[in-house]
Amino acid sequence: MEAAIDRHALIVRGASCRFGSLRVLDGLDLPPLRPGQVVALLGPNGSGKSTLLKSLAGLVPARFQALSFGACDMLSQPARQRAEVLRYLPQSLPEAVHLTVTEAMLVALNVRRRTDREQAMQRAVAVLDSLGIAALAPKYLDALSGGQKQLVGLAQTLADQPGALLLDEPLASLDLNYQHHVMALLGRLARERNMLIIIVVHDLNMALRYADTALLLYQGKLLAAGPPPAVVTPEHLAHAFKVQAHIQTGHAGQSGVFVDGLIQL
Ligand SMILES: Nc1ncnc2c1ncn2[C@@H]1O[C@H](COP(=O)(O)OP(=O)(O)OP(=O)(O)O)[C@@H](O)[C@H]1O
Repeated sequence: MEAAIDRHALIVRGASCRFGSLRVLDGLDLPPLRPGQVVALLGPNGSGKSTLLKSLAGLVPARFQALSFGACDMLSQPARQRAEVLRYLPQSLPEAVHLTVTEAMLVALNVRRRTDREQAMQRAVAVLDSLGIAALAPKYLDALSGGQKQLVGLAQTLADQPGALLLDEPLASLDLNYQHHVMALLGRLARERNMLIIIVVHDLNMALRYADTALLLYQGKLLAAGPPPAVVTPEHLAHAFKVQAHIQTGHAGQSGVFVDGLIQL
């Protein structure tokens, strides 16, 4: 009997990617990832997180046994279409050009006709507002701080309706308030738009608090996957990050990772 196929999820099987003699992803299988959730992609430096996201979007030469999203076989899609459905936001944003934030949003929304402009403006304002950066609209990109640029990059990615968002460390330059704001917003967007959001985060506490599912990569393979508390465990942290750690749950029910010591390499 044929195994049941999950027609709504992102299916990734046998992902492999190498750069020269370096095998970065080695036949990686992921569990089916359903839309409507935030998936935290975790792992030590160099474990292949960015390469996995870029591979999904077709931005690096990678091979898959299967890559589909819902009923759509992504491997048979033209590159541009695949990158639009599986939308990657890079870790380092391109150098800011001399455009205002509003202009940059209209570029992202691909506004070509004057008649589309009004609607696009409303959408741009709504997205900037949801990220709490409406005041940046008239400012020039090349005059923004690193964190502000990161938020504008995120706003551009959120402006239209990709099937899945692949966000590479979008919290890296953000202050504490914005880190929590963005994670809460991503959770809401995932549910409201029934979108799959995969996000690389180094802060395991963010994953514990906001993600629905966690994936832990180690040396190009999947070490653990599931609900964050089942993935962020002392055993997995020792194996992947070489730290002795314990997980503590506070009065409000929030769990946090406490590192007690380093394991000698
Ligand atoms: N274009 C490239 N050419 C050669 N090697 C690469 C390239 N991109 C990535 N690598 C190598 O692949 C490995 C995985 O890199 P990747 O950026 O996917 O890791 P990561 O888990 O995202 O790391 P980090 O947490 O440090 O951002 C690293 O050893 C890196 O040096």
